[in-house]
Amino acid sequence: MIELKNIRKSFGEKEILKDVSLKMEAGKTNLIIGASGSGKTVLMKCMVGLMNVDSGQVIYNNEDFTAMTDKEKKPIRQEIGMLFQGSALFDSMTVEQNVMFPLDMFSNKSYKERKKRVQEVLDRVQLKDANNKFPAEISGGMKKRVGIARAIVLNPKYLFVDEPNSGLDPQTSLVIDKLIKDITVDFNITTVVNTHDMNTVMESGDHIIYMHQGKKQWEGSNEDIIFSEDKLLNDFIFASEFFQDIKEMRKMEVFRDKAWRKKGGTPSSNS
Ligand SMILES: Nc1ncnc2c1ncn2[C@@H]1O[C@H](COP(=O)(O)OP(=O)(O)OP(=O)(O)O)[C@@H](O)[C@H]1O
Repeated sequence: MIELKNIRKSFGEKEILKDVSLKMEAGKTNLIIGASGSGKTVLMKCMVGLMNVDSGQVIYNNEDFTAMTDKEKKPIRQEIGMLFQGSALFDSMTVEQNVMFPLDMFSNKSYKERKKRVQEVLDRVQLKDANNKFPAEISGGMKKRVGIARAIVLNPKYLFVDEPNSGLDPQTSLVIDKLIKDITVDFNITTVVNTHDMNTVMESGDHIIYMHQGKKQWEGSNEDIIFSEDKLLNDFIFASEFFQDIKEMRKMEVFRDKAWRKKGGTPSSNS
């Protein structure tokens, strides 16, 4: 679990994070959403230690990360997997070499063991026949898979993903969202995703944090979001008529599912 307590961060006179407190649980896909400039990336960078907070605590499994020295932070850093925008693969390395890189850096495994582990994660992200290809030779969706494979190769407890769907078509975005969600559940990872994608919010958001001007404005699940009365959140998510319609449809689905459950039925099989 990751817990943030009263996080504040300013750049000069400008306060970017204003007393943010929240909890993110293992096995859940935790989404951070909000308008451009609301502080999502700064929040994520403070969580992984790429930026220092001015005050407050970032706590990993009851250990105060913010109070640690760089040396003390190292074991937690090794439990963190990250996937940044654009996948950030090394262009001069093959897919296999890219995925093996964290193992080369941080593990004492033999070459044979490292190769076996690389194959395991490439299989997990369903990337076939791509081991010897270079990033320039594969599609955007495949690059994301490589990035995910590399992020999980050290068996992380925590996974941070910044805008997983940037540059992907809607169909590939859904596949990548599902992959991130499945991996989160399968390996009981605490996953934090920064996203603008409303499909991701509706499909993958076990726990959604809505940031507004540096504050945590709202949090809840993708089911809660459709019943929320928070005006700022509603204006942000359901601004268009299209999303208003989706909200009403989702509400009806939830009511129908609840009615089925009451009767002892299985909602999905009756839809
Ligand atoms: N290193 C920095 N120095 C000064 N200001 C910064 C720095 N990093 C971020 N900011 C400012 O902090 C604010 C929040 O930025 P942040 O990148 O967290 O927004 P965001 O919600 O992630 O936006 P987007 O969705 O566009 O990525 C912005 O006003 C930005 O200019």
